[in-house]
Amino acid sequence: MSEILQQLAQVLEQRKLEPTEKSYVAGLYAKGLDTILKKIGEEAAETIIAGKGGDKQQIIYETADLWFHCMVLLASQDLSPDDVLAELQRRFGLSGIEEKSKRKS
Ligand SMILES: N=c1c2ncn([C@@H]3O[C@H](COP(=O)(O)OP(=O)(O)OP(=O)(O)O)[C@@H](O)[C@H]3O)c2ncn1[C@@H]1O[C@H](COP(=O)(O)O)[C@@H](O)[C@H]1O
Repeated sequence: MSEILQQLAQVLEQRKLEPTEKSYVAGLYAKGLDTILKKIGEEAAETIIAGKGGDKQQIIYETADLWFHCMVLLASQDLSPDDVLAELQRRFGLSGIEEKSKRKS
């Protein structure tokens, strides 16, 4: 896993064990799943808007917000980015069209 994903995942786990008042992540955990999911919805919408706008820096910024909040969701469900990376690895080389036809048969 990329080093920053690993480091961030460790901090997200740490915030579950030792929540601090000044932690944004601990605040999200405390507010609960619906708040985390709402943030993902907002960040996804902002990523769409950035994509339409075509400003590369804005696309990077909003995608980072989206990935970050998805990582908070994973951590809240005791999942790790490794779980998602393993799924991408499993799919690697399998065409989306082929995969869909297997699901339907
Ligand atoms: N990568 C991030 C990160 N990306 C985005 N954000 C926060 O996510 C929020 C994004 O919300 P918005 O863009 O909607 O901005 P906003 O309107 O200010 O937010 P809200 O009031 O709606 O929540 C902002 O408060 C950002 O600061 C992040 N907060 C934390 N991290 C990482 O998580 C670590 C732990 O953070 P704390 O738990 O706060 O110490 C940090 O060291 C960072 O590595």
